[in-house]
Amino acid sequence: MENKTSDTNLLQYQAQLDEKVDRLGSLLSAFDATSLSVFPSSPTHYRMRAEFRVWHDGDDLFHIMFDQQTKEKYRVDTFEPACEAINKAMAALLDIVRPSESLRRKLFQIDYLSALSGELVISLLYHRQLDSEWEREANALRDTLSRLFPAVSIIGRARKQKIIVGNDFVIEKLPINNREFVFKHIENSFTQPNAKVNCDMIEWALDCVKPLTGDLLEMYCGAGNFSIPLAIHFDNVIGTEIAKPSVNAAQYNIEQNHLDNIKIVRLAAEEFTQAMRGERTFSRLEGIELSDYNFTTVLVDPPRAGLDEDSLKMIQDYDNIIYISCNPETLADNLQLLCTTHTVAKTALFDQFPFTHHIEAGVLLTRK
Ligand SMILES: C[S@@+](CC[C@H](N)C(=O)[O-])C[C@H]1O[C@@H](n2cnc3c(N)ncnc32)[C@H](O)[C@@H]1O
Repeated sequence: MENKTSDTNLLQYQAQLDEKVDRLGSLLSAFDATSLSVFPSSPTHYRMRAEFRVWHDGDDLFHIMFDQQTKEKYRVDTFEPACEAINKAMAALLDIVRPSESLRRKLFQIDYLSALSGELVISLLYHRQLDSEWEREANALRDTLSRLFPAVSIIGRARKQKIIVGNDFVIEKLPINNREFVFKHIENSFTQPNAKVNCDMIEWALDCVKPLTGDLLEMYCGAGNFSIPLAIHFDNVIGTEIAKPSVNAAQYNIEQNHLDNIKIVRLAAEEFTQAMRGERTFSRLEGIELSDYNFTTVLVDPPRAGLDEDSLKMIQDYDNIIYISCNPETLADNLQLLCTTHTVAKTALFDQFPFTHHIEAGVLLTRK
């Protein structure tokens, strides 16, 4: 692996970031947004997850990827965007898998999930059912790799089969404004891929809420990535999220961070909006009296499609809206309506996805 980032690489990175700043700046200028805060990424070793296909050549095998333009496969021995732990694991893993018929046979994909803590989960995906021989070999693989990493787990996946050797999660420790927050990140669930830029996003959101009081509602909260650090600032927090594993991880994260003012509810945004409007009741909201809350602020971090129409109208009821977006087009679409009642107070570009055209944006809106 190259340790030094080449000057060309840095220049390419900066040119692409400049283009993103221009693109987002001009999208947001339609909403009277003034200065855009920009949070660059490190140009190397920024990703905490990486997925590779596997190429077999006789008894040998390699990680491969596909060129997006030509669709041609190419061999990948090290992967500069991935964190150091993943790079270290790539070579070590194949050295053990290569001579093991059981680990190697019909292996078609390898997924890595890591954390700033150096913990690692490696998922091995197969086109065949896994047996006790595989499990024995996977345990031996884990033992060997455990000498290299603070914690390592192996997951075997095949049709209707998932064998966990160790855990199906890593424990992440994020430094946020000089305090460490602990997060369980589950394999195959959503987590922000770029840990350092994620810390910038959370600190930016904390800066937005500095002058605010009352209670916070977070929709699309995942494992509590924003709700947990932001709970320090608010009286009470309610987070809503659709995916069960993320909700379970969020409950664990609340406990581990010793917080007692957050409740996480497994509801789709659309369902929560119906509950807020008194149109439907949900047993999953039992024990939570929504009308007792003094919600002054809402944070939304929706998938690429943005907010549904009803949720969008519902969040207009709050004085302060923090909108985190991974798709500037749907963000701009949603801002059309939000800006009829709110003013854009702050905007930010977080370079979660260097060397791609993807933009992660943050907008703080305050009531007119
Ligand atoms: C972009 S992620 C953000 C998660 C979290 N804020 C974070 O930073 O890790 C979007 C989240 O929305 C959840 N989600 C997707 N559709 C949803 C819906 N209709 N209602 C509620 N949550 C949804 C996904 O499971 C995912 O966790």
